[in-house]
Amino acid sequence: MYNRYIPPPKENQASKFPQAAPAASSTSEPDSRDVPGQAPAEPAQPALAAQPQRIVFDDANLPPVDHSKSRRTIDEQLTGATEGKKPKKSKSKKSKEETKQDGEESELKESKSRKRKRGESNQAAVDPVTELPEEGDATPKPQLNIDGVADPETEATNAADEERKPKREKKKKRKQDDNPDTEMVDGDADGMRRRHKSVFEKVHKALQAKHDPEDANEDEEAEPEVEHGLEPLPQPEPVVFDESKLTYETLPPWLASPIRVAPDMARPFTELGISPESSKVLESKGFKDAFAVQTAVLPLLLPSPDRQGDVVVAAPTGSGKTLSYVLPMVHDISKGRVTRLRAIIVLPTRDLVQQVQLACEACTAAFAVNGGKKVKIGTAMGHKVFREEQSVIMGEEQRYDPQGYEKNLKKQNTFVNLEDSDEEDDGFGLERSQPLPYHVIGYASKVDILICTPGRLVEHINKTPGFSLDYVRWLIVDEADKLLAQDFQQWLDTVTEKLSIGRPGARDFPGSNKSGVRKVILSATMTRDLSLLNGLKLSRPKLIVVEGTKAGEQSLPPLLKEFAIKIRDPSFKPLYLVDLLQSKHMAAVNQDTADEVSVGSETSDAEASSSGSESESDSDSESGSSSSSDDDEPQPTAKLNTKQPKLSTTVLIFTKSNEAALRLSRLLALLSPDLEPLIGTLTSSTKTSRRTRTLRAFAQGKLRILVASDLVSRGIDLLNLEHVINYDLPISETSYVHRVGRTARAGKKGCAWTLVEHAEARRFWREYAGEGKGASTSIVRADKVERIRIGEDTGDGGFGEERVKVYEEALGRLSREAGGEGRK
Ligand SMILES: Nc1ncnc2c1ncn2[C@@H]1O[C@H](COP(=O)(O)OP(=O)(O)OP(=O)(O)O)[C@@H](O)[C@H]1O
Repeated sequence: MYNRYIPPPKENQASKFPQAAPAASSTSEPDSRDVPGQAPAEPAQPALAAQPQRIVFDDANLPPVDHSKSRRTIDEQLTGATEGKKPKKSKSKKSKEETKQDGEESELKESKSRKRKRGESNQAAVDPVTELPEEGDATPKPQLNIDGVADPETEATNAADEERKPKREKKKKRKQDDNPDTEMVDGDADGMRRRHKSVFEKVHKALQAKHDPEDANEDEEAEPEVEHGLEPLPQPEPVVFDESKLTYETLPPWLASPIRVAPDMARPFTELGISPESSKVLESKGFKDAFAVQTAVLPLLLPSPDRQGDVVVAAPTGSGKTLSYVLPMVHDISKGRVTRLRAIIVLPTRDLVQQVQLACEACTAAFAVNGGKKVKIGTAMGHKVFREEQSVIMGEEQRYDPQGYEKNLKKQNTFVNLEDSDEEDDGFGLERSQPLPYHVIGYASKVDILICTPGRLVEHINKTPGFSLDYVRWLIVDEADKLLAQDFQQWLDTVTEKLSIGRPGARDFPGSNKSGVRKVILSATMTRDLSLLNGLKLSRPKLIVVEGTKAGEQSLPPLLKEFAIKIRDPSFKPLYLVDLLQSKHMAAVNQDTADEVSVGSETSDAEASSSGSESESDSDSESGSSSSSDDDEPQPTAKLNTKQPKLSTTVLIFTKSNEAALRLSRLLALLSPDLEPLIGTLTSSTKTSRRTRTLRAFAQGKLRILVASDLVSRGIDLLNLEHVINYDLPISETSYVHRVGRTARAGKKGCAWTLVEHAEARRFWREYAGEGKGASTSIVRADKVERIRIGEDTGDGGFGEERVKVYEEALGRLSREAGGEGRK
C-alpha cells in the first residue's frame, strides 16, 4: 500500500472562507429580530408589524442589549477569523463591495415591492429564522446579526454571491413564468430559501473543508502532483509504547530508582557500624549476621553526617524488616541520658505491637552494654483501661519553678473545693502528688519508645495530659500499606502535624548534625500510591527493594513452595482439609523443627489445652466457640482415624472470617478427635490475653494447628511455622502474599497450600499463580504453583459412605451447638 501524497494545507486557507461565504440575501430584508432603538435596514412595514407571530421587542421593557459579543462569536464561528484580521480587505474585495451595495439597493427595492404584493398571509417569509432550520443546520443563522440587520463585516464577504445574482434572477424569472401561481404566494419566500440554501451550502462546504484538509485542497489551486516511484514513502519509525516503562517513569525518582539489594546478601553486624560488644549480644539472641534488607537499611539509618533522608522499605515477608529499624533506633536513643518520648512505632494490630516489643527489648540489651542508656519501651494498644495505660507511659516529675509554684498556689486558693474543680480532674490516671516547695508538678514520658496502634496513639495525643511528640525523632510505620489505606481516626494527619512543630534542639540527633524526625516506612507489599505516601511528608526518601522485583511487584520468600488442591465438591471441603492434615505432605520441612509430637503427650499439657480452647468470647463455656479439651466429650459415632495421627509439623489454617475460623476449628476437632488437643483458634474477637497464650503455646510446640482469620495474616512471626493452608481463598494478591508469608521466614523452608474450588480456579490460577490464558499477577515467586490431588478416597471423585456419615453427624452436632446446645 502506498501513501497518497497530500500537499500541505495553505496557511491562510481558513481566512479565505469568510470571503467565499456570501452574505445572506436577507441582509436587505427587515427582520422580525429587529431591536427597536437600532436603525433597521429599512423602515418597518406596518403590515408586517401586525403579524401575530412576529416578536417585537419594546425598548421600554428591555435593558440595553450589547450584541457585539454574540455577534463576534457567531461571526468567528462562521469565518474562523478573528476580529483582528477583518480590516485586511483586498482592493478587489472593496470594489466588489461597492458593486454589492448597488445590487443591494436594487434588491431592496425589489424586495419591498415583493412584500407589498405578498401581504400579511405569508408568515414564513416574515420570520426567516423559522425557515433556516429547514437547511438542517443552525450555522446559517449567523448570516444575520442578532439585530436582524446584515452584519456589514459579513456583507463584505458576499461579493461572490452578488455576482451570481443576475443568473439567479433569470432562473427565478424562468420559474415564475413556468408557475405563476406559486410565484404569487411563495415566490419571494422560495427565492429567499434558495439564496439561503446556496449560501449555506457554501458556508457548510467551507467549514467542512476547514476541518478536512484533503477536501479543502480540492478547492485550492491544484498543487503539482509529485510522482513517486513504487517504493513506499519513507515513514517514521513506529512508536512502541512500553506501558510498564511509562508507568514507572511517572513515579518520582526515589520510587522509580530504588536501592536494590541481593536477597542472599548477609554481612556481620560489626561491618555495618554495630560495635563488637553489641554484636555479641545480638548473636547470643540468634542474630549472627545481618540479613539482606538489614545490610541495606542499617547504613542509611545509623548515625552518619551525610545519610539523613527518610527510608522506605519494600522487602518480602520474613526478610527481617523489624530488626532493620529497631537496631538503629535503639542505638540512637541509647546514646541519650534523659527519658523522653523519642520514637513512635505504629502497627496495625495488638499482636504485632507485642511482637515488636520483644524485638525492641532484645536490642535494648545489646546497646545497654558499654554504659549506654537502657532504653525504655512502652505500648499503647487499647488492651488495658485507658487510665492504666496513661500511667504506664506518663509520669509526674517535680520541676523547680518558684514562679510557677507561686502562681499555682494563688490559683489553688481561688478554688473553694479543689475536688470538684476541673483543674484537678485532668483525665490523667495517676493520683496527683503535692509539689515540693518552689516546685511545680509536670508530666514526663516514662518511655523512650512507644509501640502503638494508630487509634490509641491519637487518643493519647488528644487526652493524656503532658503527652507530647515534641522530642520524637523517629516515626516508624510498619505494615504501611495497610495503615495508610485505612486512616484510623485520621491518625497520620494528627501525627504529622504534631511532628512538624517542636522546640528548638529537641529533635537533635546525638553525634550527628541531623535534627528533625526520621521516618521509616515498611511493608512486604508497599504501596506505590503517591497520594497515600504523600501523607507521610517524607523528606529526601530512599526506597530499598530486594532485587528481582519491579515497581508494583511483591515477591514471595525464596524458599516457599506453593501447592494448589482442587476441590471437586465444595460441600466436602472440610474432608479435603482433614485428608491434607493427615497426609504425608504435612511433614516437617526443616531439620530443626521440633520432634514429632504424639497426641497422647500433648493432651496432658494444661496450658496447651487452655490455649487450644480459644474462644470468641471471654467465657470458656460459650458454645461453638472452642475446641474444648473436656475429657468426657463424646466422640463421633464412627471414628475417622483408627491410627494415632502424628503431626510432626506446624500448620496455620486461614479462613475468610472469625466465624468461619471458629466453626472450622470445632469441625476439625469433631472430624478428627485425635487432632483436637493440637488445635488453637485465633480471631480478632478473641481476647488479647487468650491470643497471647495461644501464640505462646504454638511457639512452644504445644499447639500444632492454628485456625485463624486474617487477623494474623500480617506481620505475625510464628516461630517454626512450616505450613500455611488457605482453606478459604484470600481476597487479594496482597492478602495471599501476607498469608503465605507466615512461613518460609528468616531463610527457612515453608509450604503454602490453597484449597481451590471450581468457581475460584480461574481467579486463583490467573491472579495468584500467574498461569494460564490472560494470567496477570503482581506476585513474584521462585517456583511455579504445583497441583496436588488430595481426598476423594473412593477414586470416583467422592468420599466413602462411612466418612460421609461421620461428616454429616459432625455437621449436625456443630449446628446444634451453634443453636445453643452445649457440648457434652
Ligand atoms: N539477622 C537476623 N538473624 C537471624 N534471624 C533474624 C535476623 N533478622 C531477623 N530475624 C528473624 O527473622 C524473622 C522474620 O523477621 P521479621 O519479623 O522482622 O520479618 P518481616 O520482614 O518484618 O516480615 P513481615 O513482612 O511478615 O512482617 C524473625 O523471627 C526474626 O527474629
